[in-house]
Amino acid sequence: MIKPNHITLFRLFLIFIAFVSWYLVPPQYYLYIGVLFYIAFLLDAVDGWLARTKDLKTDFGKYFDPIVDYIGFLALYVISIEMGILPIWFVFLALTRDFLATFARQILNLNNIVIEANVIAKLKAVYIGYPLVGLYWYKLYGFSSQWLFIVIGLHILLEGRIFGYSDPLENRWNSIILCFTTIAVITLTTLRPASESLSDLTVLFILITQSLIWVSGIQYLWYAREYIIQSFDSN
Ligand SMILES: O=P(O)(O)OC[C@H](O)CO
Repeated sequence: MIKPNHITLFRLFLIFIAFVSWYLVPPQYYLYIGVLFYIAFLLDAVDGWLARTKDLKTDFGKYFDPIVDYIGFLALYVISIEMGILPIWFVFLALTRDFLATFARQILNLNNIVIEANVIAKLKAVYIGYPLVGLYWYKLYGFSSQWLFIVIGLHILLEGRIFGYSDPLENRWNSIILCFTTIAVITLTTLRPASESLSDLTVLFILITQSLIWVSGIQYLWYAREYIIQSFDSN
């Protein structure tokens, strides 16, 4: 029987294959490296869905799943920096938040509390993974930014309906972010020709993801605040 942790482990394997391949294979195969990352992110929805619907949630999974996400994002951040898609400060901020979220988890764990990813953190994972693969393809192949956005936006909407976002709060936030992004992308792509809008799309990506990154990160720290203060002052 396939368990969520097996899928998470397989995602880690895919991420390593994709990352190492980027340095080893000729550029004509770069499209498929994006596909591997896309599948690894898609399987993130599948393992969570399996854990929730088949009652297979484990404490191990609650720690393992975010760490594999962090490794997947880091792999794509490194590639994006090498390709001039993302500025390096984006990665500093994203990793700082991830270290702080891990710190909050550790402090809570010292107090025998294991927490799941919060709603905004789950959405953050979705809004980093797929759009970043989209920006990667856009940079490589100059796909129409409008089409990429429509495909990825529909994917996020459908994924939410099929695999998760069953939580009404999660659904609501997903709809709000998608509406905002739709308006922003339509405005950007009608005000400027698509070929010049890459940096605008990157700015949009950074704005949306950094907001989700920090709102969700601060939620973890806020949740753990009493334990952090107690531990800080204790001998
Ligand atoms: O932000 P975190 O550390 O809770 O991670 C969230 C996960 O990546 C969601 O799958």
